[in-house]
Amino acid sequence: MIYFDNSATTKVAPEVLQTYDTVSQKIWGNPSSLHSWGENAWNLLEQARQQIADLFHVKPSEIIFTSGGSEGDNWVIKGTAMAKHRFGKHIITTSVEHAAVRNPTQQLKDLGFDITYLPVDKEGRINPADVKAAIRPDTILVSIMAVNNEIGTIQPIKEVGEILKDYPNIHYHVDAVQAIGKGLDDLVFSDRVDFATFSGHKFHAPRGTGFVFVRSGRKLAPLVAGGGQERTLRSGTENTPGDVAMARAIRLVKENEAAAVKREQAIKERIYDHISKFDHVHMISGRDKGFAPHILCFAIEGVRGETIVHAFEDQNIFISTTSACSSKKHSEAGTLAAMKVPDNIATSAVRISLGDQNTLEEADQFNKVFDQLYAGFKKIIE
Ligand SMILES: Cc1ncc(COP(=O)(O)O)c(C=O)c1O
Repeated sequence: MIYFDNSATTKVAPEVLQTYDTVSQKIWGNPSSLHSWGENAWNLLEQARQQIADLFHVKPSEIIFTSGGSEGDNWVIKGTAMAKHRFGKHIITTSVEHAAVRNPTQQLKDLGFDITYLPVDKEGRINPADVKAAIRPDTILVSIMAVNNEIGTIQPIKEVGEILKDYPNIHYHVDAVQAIGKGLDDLVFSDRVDFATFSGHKFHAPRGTGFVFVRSGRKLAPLVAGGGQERTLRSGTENTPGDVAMARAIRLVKENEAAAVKREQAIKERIYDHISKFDHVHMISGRDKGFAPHILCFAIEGVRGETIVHAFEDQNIFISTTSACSSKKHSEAGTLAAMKVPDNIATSAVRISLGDQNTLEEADQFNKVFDQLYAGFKKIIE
């Protein structure tokens, strides 16, 4: 089996599962309990927070555990709206965000907020000058993803940060769900970024884990209010086994990051260079500069994306249409529509997404299967 759908989710790493299991069985107290059984769990949770903070060179108090990417994105967007609505109701985001950002902004729109969705160029990238032009006295938040989940475009996070230095009251949020372990920390944690969202299941940690980086001094209203856990910012009994396991997963990601980025880029190039030679193939992701190493989106004009996915599946190779979230609902691919990719190509688009367990041999195997399938598709197309 070749699993090329790592942007949808990843397999929990055995060491990470081991940690989860050990903590669940041995240190299962409630971290908020006053007794020593609770204190042990508290200490472990804080140790995990410290480890994560150290790996990203931030303060432990700036790491707030959540259940994943959707919660993190919703929290920063709605938490900013709740905390700052008296100062303004204008939010700037992009037309290529994941639904976890797009839909909360739509909900706020229904409540009377004004949302600017920035356009993108043909590589799916915003122009920082458009951010500057969109800023108004009532702007409270700018939310921009680091890496697009459908085609892998890296957004100009630092350049936008430079612009926002002149507007210190505006919250700056980065959806970094697809950026972890891809050599992009200097961008995600650049000095003007206030909030960054992460999701554990994208990097071999269990489902239902994640965290938000919240820069000291920045205020968000809690989305989940209750017993006051996570310094009142995110209530609910802490997921100690999940959070400790996630810290271990991050440690593994960081230990292997340089080699993984190199290998994923090499795999991507090998596939890109092979399939881009075919007449009906449209490459939608860029090959290297400005694109993440792990995502490759392409279309075979005249063949529906679903057909391509299932044809590969029959050969035991797992890829996806452009986003796992939209693929089952058959919704239009948001990013490709924003890039003005014609419909007949957008509906033929598929995504390969790599992880640190993929190999160059798998790329060769993919290319071989591609040749066979393309020969069959050609008969339908021509
Ligand atoms: C860019 C981006 N943001 C947010 C999410 C949502 O994350 P989660 O599945 O952890 O809710 C995803 C998931 O694919 C994503 O790719």
